[in-house]
Amino acid sequence: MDRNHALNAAPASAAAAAPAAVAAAALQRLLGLLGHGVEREAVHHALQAAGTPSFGQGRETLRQLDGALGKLGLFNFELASARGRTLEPRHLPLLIEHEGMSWVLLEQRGEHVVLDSGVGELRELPRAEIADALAVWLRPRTVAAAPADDDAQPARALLWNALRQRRRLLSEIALASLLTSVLAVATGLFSQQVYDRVVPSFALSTLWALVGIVGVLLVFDFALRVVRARMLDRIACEIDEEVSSEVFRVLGDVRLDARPRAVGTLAAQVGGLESTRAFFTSSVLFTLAEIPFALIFIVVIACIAGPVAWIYVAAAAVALVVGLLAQARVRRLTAQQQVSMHHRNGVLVEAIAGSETLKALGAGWRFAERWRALTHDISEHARRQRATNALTGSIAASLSSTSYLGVVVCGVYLIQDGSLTVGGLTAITMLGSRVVGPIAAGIHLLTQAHAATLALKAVNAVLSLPAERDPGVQLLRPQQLGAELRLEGVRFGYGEAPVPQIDIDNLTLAEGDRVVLVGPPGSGKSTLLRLLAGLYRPSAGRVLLGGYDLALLEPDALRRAVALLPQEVQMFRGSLRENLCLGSVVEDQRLLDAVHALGLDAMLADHPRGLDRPIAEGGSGLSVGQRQLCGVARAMARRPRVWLLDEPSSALDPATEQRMYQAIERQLGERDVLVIATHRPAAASLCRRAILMQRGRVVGDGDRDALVYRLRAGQRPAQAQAQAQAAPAAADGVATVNS
Ligand SMILES: Nc1ncnc2c1ncn2[C@@H]1O[C@H](COP(=O)(O)OP(=O)(O)OP(=O)(O)O)[C@@H](O)[C@H]1O
Repeated sequence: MDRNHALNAAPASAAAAAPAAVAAAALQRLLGLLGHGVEREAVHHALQAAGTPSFGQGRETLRQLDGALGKLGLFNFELASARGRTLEPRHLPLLIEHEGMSWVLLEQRGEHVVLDSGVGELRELPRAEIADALAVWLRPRTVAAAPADDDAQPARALLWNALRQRRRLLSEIALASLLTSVLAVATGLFSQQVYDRVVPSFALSTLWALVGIVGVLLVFDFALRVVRARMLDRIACEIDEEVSSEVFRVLGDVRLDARPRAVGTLAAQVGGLESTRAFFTSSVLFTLAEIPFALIFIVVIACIAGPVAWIYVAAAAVALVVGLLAQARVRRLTAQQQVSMHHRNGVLVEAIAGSETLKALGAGWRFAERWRALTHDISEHARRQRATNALTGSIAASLSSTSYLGVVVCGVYLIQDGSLTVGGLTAITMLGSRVVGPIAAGIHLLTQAHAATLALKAVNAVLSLPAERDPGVQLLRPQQLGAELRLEGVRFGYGEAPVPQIDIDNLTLAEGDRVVLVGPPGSGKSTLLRLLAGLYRPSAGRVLLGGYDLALLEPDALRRAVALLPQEVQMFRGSLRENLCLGSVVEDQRLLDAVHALGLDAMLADHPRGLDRPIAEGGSGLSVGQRQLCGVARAMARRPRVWLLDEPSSALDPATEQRMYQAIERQLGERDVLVIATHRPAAASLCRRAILMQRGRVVGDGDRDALVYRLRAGQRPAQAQAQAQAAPAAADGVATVNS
């Protein structure tokens, strides 16, 4: 049997299956080969949601696949496409189109290639057959260590990179701007010729010839301006899309513990990128190209009218000095204004988010007062800026008119001397009008550039926050990840906190552990859960999951294994279904099972659209208890190995709470780990072990009944701990405790 036949004799025929299923099979196979084991069903759903790759156009196919990977939570891939003929072995394995279907190109054997359908069908084909096929390969996104300068200015690097990539187009635009200035010289010379040659002899044919030439130049000038505006517009849109999605990605990657607490201020800082981008791609910027022309015009004027040019030199010098003085003032004002604007945005966000509390306490006036003060500050700075700008503008306009006056007067004397013609005088006044203007505009532009740079600095500050992935580190994605959690010498403190909020030398949560975490408010329960979920990184020590340091695990692998239900469940604008799936593709059945098990379906039956009922921004429209259940449903649908629940039932009635814990218990695998931070007795039915926290330390760890109920009886933690460990039932709970 020849090899080709043997390969083709595989059981299933890919061509017979539906394209979506085949694409899912191929993509799943490829992801498996790249070390990302994902369920076929999940890949199928992700492709359905993002669009099955049509392989029509490279860009569209990349977009679809990128969307699908995003839905699978795989953000650390970059995609690239090419035609089959240009493929190199380093690109393999990859996805390729063949007979209208998706295949994995496994390897190259001489002039042949081996394709895998992902459902067991292998084909060996001559390379020529895939020469025109579209291929897509996935490169792991390694976060390269940026050079020191770029590292300090990531936003600037981002913007410059985007501009650099389009430098050809931008230099063409600059050239177009130069040409429009050259055309201005031509119109100046036209008037000189008309006054000197046409008017004295009424040489109308010369006039029309000149009009013809200038007419063509004007049409050319118009076309240049239109094309310039369009090109700039295109660049602005492209950069906007590219830079803002990158900023959003980087922002999403910022470590939670490193994120500033002032959300509104943060949002305003990021928004600054928009104004920076707008400045760097605005047509005003190209007036800079006119500045050198101010000097060229002076030279042309000197050629036509000799010493008259000194008037413009003087005017340009005065405009320069006045502009620079004004600029220093405006810069100061802009910096102060920007700080106030960021704070005002913070006040706005805080006031809207906390409007219920503010209303209930009648404390709205406090925010209104802060808002008013900041608004006054901003408008005062803006007023002073406007006044300064208006003054420099008026000085520039006066300089222009004064120099015009001076030139006309001097011109008359020069005409009397016979060293200048009337036409020459007209030409130099026309050219002269373009000397002072560009210099004043250029200086104004410097002020705007300063504002843009300030905004960029603010974005830099945000983008420089530490990310989940350390630059240059290749994170791990183990095929098998155990559920055991271990803390070794862990210290963690928020921001500038003088003492660590978590201080645990040694704590192990073995596979199969069911733990209730108790302790007074502020004892560090929620912080510990966030550390266990890898959302916070300890300042010292390590947190290990299945033996792997969380800091070295790929975030998506970690999120798949560990589910954290925070105290406050956040819902987002979209449908209920989208909110329940959030961040991952979940089969409908799984979702329905979770919703049913929690009794959410009965609770939400009042809406005709069921799971597709719309959820408003911030989740308004659902009660706190319903949100809590949605949070639990999210976790259940994801089927994690480690469940970290922070007060999951604080807003539930006893019956619903009981039902929720039973649903969780049914779903928990034997070796899964469950940690519930709660004081509610119902949680105890699930847990055999209790951990007691105080001031960020574990002060008790052992059998649930022995520990918790002794504490209830009023014993001190140390005493309760000692007795709990002595209790026979403690054998159930692994007790590895620090002091
Ligand atoms: N974002 C934060 N920034 C600064 N300090 C914080 C932050 N969150 C919590 N803390 C502090 O960390 C300590 C532990 O807080 P944590 O929320 O972990 O306690 P907790 O035991 O979960 O409390 P509770 O039972 O009230 O939920 C507290 O002293 C708290 O003031």
